[in-house]
Amino acid sequence: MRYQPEPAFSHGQTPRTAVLLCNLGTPDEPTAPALRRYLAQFLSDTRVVEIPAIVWKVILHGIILRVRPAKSAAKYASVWMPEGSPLRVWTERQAKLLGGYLGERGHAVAVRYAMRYGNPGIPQVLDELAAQGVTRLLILPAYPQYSGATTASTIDAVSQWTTQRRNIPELRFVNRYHDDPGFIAALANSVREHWEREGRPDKLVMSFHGMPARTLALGDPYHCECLKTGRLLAEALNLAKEQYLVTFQSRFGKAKWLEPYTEPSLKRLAAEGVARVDVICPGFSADCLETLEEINLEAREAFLAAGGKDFHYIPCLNDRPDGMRALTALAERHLQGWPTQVAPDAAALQRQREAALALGAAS
Ligand SMILES: C=CC1=C(C)c2cc3[nH]c(cc4nc(cc5[nH]c(cc1n2)c(C)c5CCC(=O)O)C(CCC(=O)O)=C4C)c(C)c3C=C
Ligand SMILES: [Fe+2]
Ligand SMILES: [Fe+2]
Repeated sequence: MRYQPEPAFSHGQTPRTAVLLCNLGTPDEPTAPALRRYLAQFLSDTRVVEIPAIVWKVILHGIILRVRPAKSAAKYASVWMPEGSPLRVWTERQAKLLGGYLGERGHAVAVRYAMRYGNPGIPQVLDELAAQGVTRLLILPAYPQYSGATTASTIDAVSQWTTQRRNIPELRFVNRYHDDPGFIAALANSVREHWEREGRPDKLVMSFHGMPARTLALGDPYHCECLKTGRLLAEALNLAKEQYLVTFQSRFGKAKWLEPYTEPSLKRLAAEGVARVDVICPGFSADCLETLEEINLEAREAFLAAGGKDFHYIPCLNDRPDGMRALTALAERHLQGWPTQVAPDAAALQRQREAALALGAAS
């Protein structure tokens, strides 16, 4: 049973400070109509697809939204949890735990989660927080590495919301935590625990979500931050260069994406006689379609079909206590200077004062 901390709000007051954990979003159901709604919103974001709008509109509505929803729905159905889409289940649980851990450390903050695409949407949750009287807001995108498609798009959504408001809360953003020591240590712990149970692989593959290759030349720091996470994780595990490999998955469309690609790399490793690979996805804070289906089902099958003998998937940090404590410390650092510390309990102070007076009277 996991430790379950509870938020400790001061004297039943609504906190004036909130942390909003923002993740990518996911369909409401594993069905073609729900996928069509979700993909239409996701793939209309000009941060995600950076090609001329008129051309893209034709391709998106003429081809992609006719074909992809049914195919993607079947994939989602294969990993759907009883409580819903894995990404939403984990993100919701992380927000709850983050509220508890911050409360335990004496911070009176409301913690909520929101999705960039789908539900609950960022504007909706921001409206609710503002209606509750929140005046200071820390936006924590659930992406360790910064990219234009993810982190910047989250910032866009929040900024867009502020244009509709007169009285804007104070805002802070966490742009990245790809090299945060607590984050790296939690990843390393999860690998070590796996190896203690299952023995070690011939190769540890660290698979990150891909991006179009041109975004690197355009100055997106994503590629460098993925490589740094990979290097730091390898250092924490004392791995030599030939013991691990950083790859990029989830290529979308015909253009060149960041290389090496995950699945072809796994096939090549199998062909070269690498018997066992362990795959971890340190670019995802929670398990989702891209890890559970694309890696743990599809990539596994590809590796084994190419002659590999043993494939292990090491889950994302999800609700691991070490990962949650790292996220808590990260939020705490970004909350500094805001008056979030719970005020001393007035009734308890009065009791102490009376006890002190009674002692004084007795002496
Ligand atoms: C972790 C960082 C992510 C980056 C960077 C990213 C870039 C990116 N993604 C697409 C297209 C798709 N991604 C899809 C799913 C998906 N992507 C991420 C994260 C990043 N994407 C997550 C966490 C997920 C899973 C969501 C879930 O519900 O579990 C999908 C949808 C699934 C499908 O139909 O296959 C698409 C499409 C692009 C084009 C892009 C960069 C330009
Ligand atoms: Fe994606
Ligand atoms: Fe995918």
